[in-house]
Amino acid sequence: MLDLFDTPPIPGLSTRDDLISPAEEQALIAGIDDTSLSPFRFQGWEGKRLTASFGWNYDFDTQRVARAAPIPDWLLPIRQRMAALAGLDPLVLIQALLIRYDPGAGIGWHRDRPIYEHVVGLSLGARVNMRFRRRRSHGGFDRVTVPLTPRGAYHMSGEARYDWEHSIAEMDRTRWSITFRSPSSRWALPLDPVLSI
Ligand SMILES: O=C(O)CCC(=O)C(=O)O
Ligand SMILES: [Fe+2]
Repeated sequence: MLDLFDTPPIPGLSTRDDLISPAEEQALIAGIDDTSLSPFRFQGWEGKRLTASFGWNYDFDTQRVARAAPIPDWLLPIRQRMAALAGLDPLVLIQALLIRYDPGAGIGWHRDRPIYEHVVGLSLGARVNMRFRRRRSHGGFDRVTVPLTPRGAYHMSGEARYDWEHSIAEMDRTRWSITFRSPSSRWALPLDPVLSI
């Protein structure tokens, strides 16, 4: 039984606590820490969070999308569970993004790139709030705060993903996240980056 919000705080956003066990969380954290991560780069600027992309990568420096190394085997079981949570075929989740936020790192206000459609994330380590905001036509913002519990997952699509921006404030304890994304139907990204090479 999914404990999705009865009434989502924003249409298109759902969360689920305890998708994985504490032992699975530790194994995934070890997997992320064993991966070569690099500081997120945005048009010459370097962010404090450390990232690695698999399947596909959107390069914020060159503003181009490119193939990345295939999604590693150790991520496939969790991709399967996160796809089921979102009601998706695991194969449509063509991108995996690993992030480590050390103390002082966060993520500023943004919408995910339009080349992607569904966004399914898993939160590991520190508990944080994901903040959402949407500009009102007459000034100011509508704002919603959604707690992300360790080992919990979220699914963003539709209004939550396209009409609202999200961000995570700088934190004082380490948090890791794993995000899977599907390609937008407006872009012709092959579903399987390995087979289609
Ligand atoms: O760490 C997270 O859960 C969110 C990451 C995020 O919003 C992004 O990479 O676009
Ligand atoms: Fe995002």
